[in-house]
Amino acid sequence: MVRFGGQKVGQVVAGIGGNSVGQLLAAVAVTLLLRVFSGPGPALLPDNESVVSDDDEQNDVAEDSEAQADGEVVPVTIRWRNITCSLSDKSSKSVRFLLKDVSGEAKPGRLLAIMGPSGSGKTTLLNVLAGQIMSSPRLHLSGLLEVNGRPSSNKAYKFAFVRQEDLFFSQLTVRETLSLAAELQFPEISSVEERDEYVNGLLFKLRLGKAYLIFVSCADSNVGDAKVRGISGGEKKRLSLACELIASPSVIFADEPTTGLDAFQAEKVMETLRQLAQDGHTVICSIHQPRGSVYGKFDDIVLLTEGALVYAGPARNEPLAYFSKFGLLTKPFVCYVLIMPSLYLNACYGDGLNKNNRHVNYLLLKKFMYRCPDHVNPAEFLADLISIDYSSSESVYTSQKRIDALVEAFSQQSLTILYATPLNRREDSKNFKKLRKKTTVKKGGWWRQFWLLLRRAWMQASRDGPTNKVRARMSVASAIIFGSVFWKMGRSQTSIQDRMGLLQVAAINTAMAALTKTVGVFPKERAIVDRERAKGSYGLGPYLLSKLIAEIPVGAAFPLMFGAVLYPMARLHPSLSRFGRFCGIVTVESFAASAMGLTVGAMVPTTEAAMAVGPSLMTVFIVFGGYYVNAENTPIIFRWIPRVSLIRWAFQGLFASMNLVVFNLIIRIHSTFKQENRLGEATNLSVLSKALERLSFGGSRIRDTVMAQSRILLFWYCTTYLLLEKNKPKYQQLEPPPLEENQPKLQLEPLETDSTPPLEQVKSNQQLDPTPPPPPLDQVIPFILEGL
Ligand SMILES: Nc1ncnc2c1ncn2[C@@H]1O[C@H](COP(=O)(O)OP(=O)(O)OP(=O)(O)O)[C@@H](O)[C@H]1O
Repeated sequence: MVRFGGQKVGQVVAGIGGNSVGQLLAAVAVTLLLRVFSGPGPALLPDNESVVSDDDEQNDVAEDSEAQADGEVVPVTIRWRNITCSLSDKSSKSVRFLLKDVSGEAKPGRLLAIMGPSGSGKTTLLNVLAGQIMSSPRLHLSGLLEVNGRPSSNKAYKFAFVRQEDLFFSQLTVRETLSLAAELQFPEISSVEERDEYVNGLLFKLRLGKAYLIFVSCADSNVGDAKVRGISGGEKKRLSLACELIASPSVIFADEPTTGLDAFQAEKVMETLRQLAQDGHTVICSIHQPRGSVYGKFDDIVLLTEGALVYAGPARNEPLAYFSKFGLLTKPFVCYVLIMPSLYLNACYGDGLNKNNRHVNYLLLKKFMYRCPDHVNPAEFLADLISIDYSSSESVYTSQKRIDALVEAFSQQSLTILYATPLNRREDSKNFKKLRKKTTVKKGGWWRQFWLLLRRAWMQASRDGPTNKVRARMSVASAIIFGSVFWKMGRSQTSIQDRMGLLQVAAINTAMAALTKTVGVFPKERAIVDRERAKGSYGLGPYLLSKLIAEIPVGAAFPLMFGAVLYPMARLHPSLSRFGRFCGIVTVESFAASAMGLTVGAMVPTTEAAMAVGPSLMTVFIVFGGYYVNAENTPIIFRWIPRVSLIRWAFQGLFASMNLVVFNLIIRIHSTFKQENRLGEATNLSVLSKALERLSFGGSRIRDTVMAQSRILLFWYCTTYLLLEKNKPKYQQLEPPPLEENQPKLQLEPLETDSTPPLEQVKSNQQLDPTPPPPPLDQVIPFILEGL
């Protein structure tokens, strides 16, 4: 009993009320007061939250922590209604619809395939569902998305998105790639044993580990790239899946996972996806034209043509049965005069029919009945049925009519008749609560991220043999070429120009080599980093710092090689300290040029664009590099450029390191002239010194150069940081459809309130009977096909 000022509430109420009616009123008042102070009860909660009691909540928390521990997947049902995606063209003032009023659903434990001809909108729909449509002012996106029965977005659940292009750090092995991804995304994995066990489990699950193939295992092979062959395309795709599975996503989106793979690899990948669906994930993939055995793995399909829905529902025989209803009933003459004899022949002679007859048979069945003949891949049949035939103007007209009619026919249907196994509201409500807890991303600390990324950057930089070999060869080759041109320079007056030319060439060559290497590699790496950052694996700060530090030893090796070959060949000052300064200056310059390359790579979208922009920008710094123009003679607006030109600072530093030699030279020339009494006709020491001053290098120190190059390096790194932050992918938001469209044309079945079997039971049912119960086809309304 609640205590109230030392007395029991009942006694207080009795005291206040006096008689029984008064007591009753007082009791009601106290109850209301208690309710107000103790927060909203079930009646005050929103409708859809009221169904789960406190006990359930406690059970949920307990279940949830267990689920977290064993990596269990929270079941997610996604429903989408009236998804419309349009692209406006300002110049022609036209609007093109990429998706038109598309509705459907994807369920846990089932593999949904989005199929359709090329350009039908498969990838667009997949991106919309995953919330991955790139933001554009020309694009308009509307529709409703429900997650476990509640309006929501993709942020409500954990999802994996496997893109068409598999991007990895090429020098890491499969195991290292997974291991690092696990450490970055799973900070709670502390011990090496725990991590290895987790990674081995994933390798086994995705058929990448030894446990699956005893003799052939790719777990310890390098991922590879275009330069050095690594694992196969199918293995790369499965590695992408494995990396995405680390976060225990509820939903897996895969964009054309079989593209570019041979039939065997494609089947293996699809088998993996089916297995993941059977493990409780909701799997949605877009696929172009699967082979028959792959088609047999789908549980549900969505057929799209020109952005519109032609069919959405269970896969396998259901779509074939659905389409066979059309055509047959509309043309009795065609049916009885043309089709039936053909079918009769087929039935009587079956395998005995020759190839031509079978082809005629196929055409008849396909054209007039929309019935998939025996021994024909259903996926091919469906693709033909919903594709426009461009072979002649007549066939374009006919096929367009057929498609329009099929689209119209499906829009008249209710998805209720096509979808099976609904989840109930109670289950959904529970799962929604679990999701809210599971979607919080845990990131490791700054230093942890830094060390992991440093390890990865070091492995990538140090193991990239082919790139490093090419860079080494180029450094030595260019040093030999310049060394031959400036071979053993003399100490005459004319050699001053040669020496200055050599120093300028050394500065330009070093900067260009570092810049082109970086702009050639960074845009691709940036795509990987963008993807990983989108998952919340790490921050930009640790990434950029780890990259800078990891690349110091490898990056320093090439300017050192260049200097080591060029210096003696050109017979620069034969002293170890001067040689050290020469190498130090070109090395620091090379780091600054790499940093500039990062900025260019972060600024433009592709490697090709970076290759065009980088050298052009460097040319400006070369022009203001201290040798070609004197900044004082240029328009005032350009006078700041030499101060930020890394070429100019390198040239100045190299000049300073050789300064004494040049001065010695000047003094010797001066004394020679003096001896020969030609001082008047030549020059004097102060004039020569002034000439040096005019190059702005008089009195310059190497320390100034190093400080300036460090500032330039820092500037480019900060700019890269800001650009990467600013250019990170932005996704288009789904807007609610206009009010009149809010009521979907395709009615999805309402969620049931009675109890339905839990996921385990659904899974076991699927294993026993992989085909869901067929929809009552007599409910499908036949239509007249005008196109025939
Ligand atoms: N951002 C965009 N700008 C212009 N057109 C676009 C854009 N996105 C998609 N489209 C167009 O929308 C249509 C559908 O594209 P989508 O990539 O979804 O087709 P798809 O069915 O996946 O094709 P495929 O099987 O060839 O990959 C195409 O005609 C495509 O050119």
